[in-house]
Amino acid sequence: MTELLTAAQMRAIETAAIAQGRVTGLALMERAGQGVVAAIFAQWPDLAPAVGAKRGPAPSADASPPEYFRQDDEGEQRAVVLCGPGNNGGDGFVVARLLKEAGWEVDVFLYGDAEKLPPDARENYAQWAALGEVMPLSAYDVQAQAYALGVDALFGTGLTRPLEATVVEKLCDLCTLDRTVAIDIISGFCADSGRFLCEGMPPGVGVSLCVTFHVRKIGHSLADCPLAIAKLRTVDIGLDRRDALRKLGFLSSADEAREANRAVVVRMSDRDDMPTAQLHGQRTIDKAQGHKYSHGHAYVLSGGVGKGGAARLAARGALRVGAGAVTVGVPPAALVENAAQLNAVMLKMIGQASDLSAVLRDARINALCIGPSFGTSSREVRLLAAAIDADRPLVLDADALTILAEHPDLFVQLHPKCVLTPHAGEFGRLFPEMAEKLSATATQGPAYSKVDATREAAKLSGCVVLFKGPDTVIAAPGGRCCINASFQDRAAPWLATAGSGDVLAGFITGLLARGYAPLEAAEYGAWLHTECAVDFGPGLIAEDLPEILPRVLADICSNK
Ligand SMILES: NC(=O)C1=CN([C@@H]2O[C@H](COP(=O)(O)OP(=O)(O)OC[C@H]3O[C@@H](n4cnc5c(N)ncnc54)[C@H](OP(=O)(O)O)[C@@H]3O)[C@@H](O)[C@H]2O)[C@@H](O)CC1
Ligand SMILES: Nc1ncnc2c1ncn2[C@@H]1O[C@H](COP(=O)(O)OP(=O)(O)O)[C@@H](O)[C@H]1O
Ligand SMILES: [K+]
Repeated sequence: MTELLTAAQMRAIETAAIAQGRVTGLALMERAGQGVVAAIFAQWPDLAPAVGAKRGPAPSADASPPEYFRQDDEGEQRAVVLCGPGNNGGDGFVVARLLKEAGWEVDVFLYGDAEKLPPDARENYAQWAALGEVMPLSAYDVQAQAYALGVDALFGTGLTRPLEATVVEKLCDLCTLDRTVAIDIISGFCADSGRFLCEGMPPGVGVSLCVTFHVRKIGHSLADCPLAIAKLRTVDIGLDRRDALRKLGFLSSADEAREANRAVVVRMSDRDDMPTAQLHGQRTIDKAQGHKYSHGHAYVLSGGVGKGGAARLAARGALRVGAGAVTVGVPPAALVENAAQLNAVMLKMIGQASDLSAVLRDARINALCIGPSFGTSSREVRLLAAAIDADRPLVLDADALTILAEHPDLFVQLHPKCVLTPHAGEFGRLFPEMAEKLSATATQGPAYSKVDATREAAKLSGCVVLFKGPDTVIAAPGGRCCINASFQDRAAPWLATAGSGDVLAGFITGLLARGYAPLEAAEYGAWLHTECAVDFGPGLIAEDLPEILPRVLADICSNK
């Protein structure tokens, strides 16, 4: 499990570690700088000092090697480091010094007044000043030198307001270099929301590498920020996660406090979270009986004539993810059309709400999916009401979300077994207040984030909300929250293809049928959905997602 932190949580952990006497702020800054330099050389081995040349100091997090070597005078490379007025700037001075000691030519520019730097940054400024010049940021000209490397140490987690236009201009100039490194986060982005403070991300902002400390911040996986980072690395600076969290009251042995911790810390879905044994088939509703219904029976309600494709995609997804049986419920006129296209998925005529209520007398039907191409007429409204009333695990997507937005009387009936899966448009219709806050210009840090919006939506609706996008956020009413991030190594922009959301709804429904709790089902479903897309690659269409799933499941199980 990867925990993501807000800037305030990170600051509190640092403060707790210093207060406990475990480390000094200066030592943390040194480790941070060392970690950045080590990450630079790991990313671009050709920039690492040549073996066989004179030895330089070892920029590693502990006192021992790996050692880096001075370059030959002829082979000197030049880096530029832009430092800001806070501790991020302090990290920049450490990086400048370590690069210089490793044989680089380094130009350092400072935004702000050196006298006003916080103490640790001031100390590292002084150490650098003994080695080289510090010029004002206004003097920085990207074309003045052939820089092999640019380092952004202007602002980190302490950003409170938008950058001045001249700073944005210098940052964009820096980003034109082939190799750019942001320390902790790209300057201008809010570490809690991933949003560029002010009018949005300027088109020229983007770095090759971002090196953050201890753990990722929430903003690294949300909104525009991850799009502007080609590679993200996290370096250990020796902070003890568990002790620090306990000190903060986020963690204790008491169940209650553990729950509170879960409600405070945002997680990022990763492979380690996946219950692979269960996904592979061992989790059943009733392990004593191995027949198909012990793996659950999911129902997907379909739209009318010519509108069944989306429901069929969802049904196929539910079946592939392991539901023992899946039935598509269709209005009478669409029976023949669907019969011609379904085999393993079963078919049932569901004309009116009373038909659904009758079907649901069968207690083995333990998960429902309503929404994909469902329709929004009065018949569908009544069917949706009957489904909510049945108090079964229920995925609500697409048209079902439109109905909910138009029928507050149904919205208030939502219960904790429901999972809502809106994309941004649907989210805006269902939760206009939160969507408005999210789209308002971010003028202050920490800015309102997709995590804030999804948590508020979950609390308001009283059920799990999965807010789709490359940064899918999943939240439960109590505050538990995780992000399924599809960026960098997991980028899959080809998931933006018609019907892929229907398959996701099907995956979640199938997992519900298999007995997973709503939050787990949404989290695992979203993670598997992205994995399928990453595995398949470009050219993917929605039909491919369920078909690639067995390979993905086999792969995760074999890698455990
Ligand atoms: N936490 C840890 O464990 C570790 C943290 N480390 C490093 O410290 C970094 C955080 O340092 P930080 O808190 O000093 O914040 P940072 O972003 O450098 O600047 C804040 C300053 O900028 C100012 N300011 C804000 N916005 C502004 C604007 N738009 N335009 C102009 N000014 C603006 C703000 O002033 P104010 O808002 O008070 O006016 C304040 O003076 C972190 O990212 C990491 O790199 C590591 O060393 C290792 C361990
Ligand atoms: N750029 C992207 N990168 C990764 N995943 C994406 C991207 N765009 C969309 N997705 C995912 O693709 C799916 C699209 O769902 P949705 O918008 O409901 O489409 P549809 O209604 O056509 O099925 C969602 O799971 C969403 O998270
Ligand atoms: K930075």
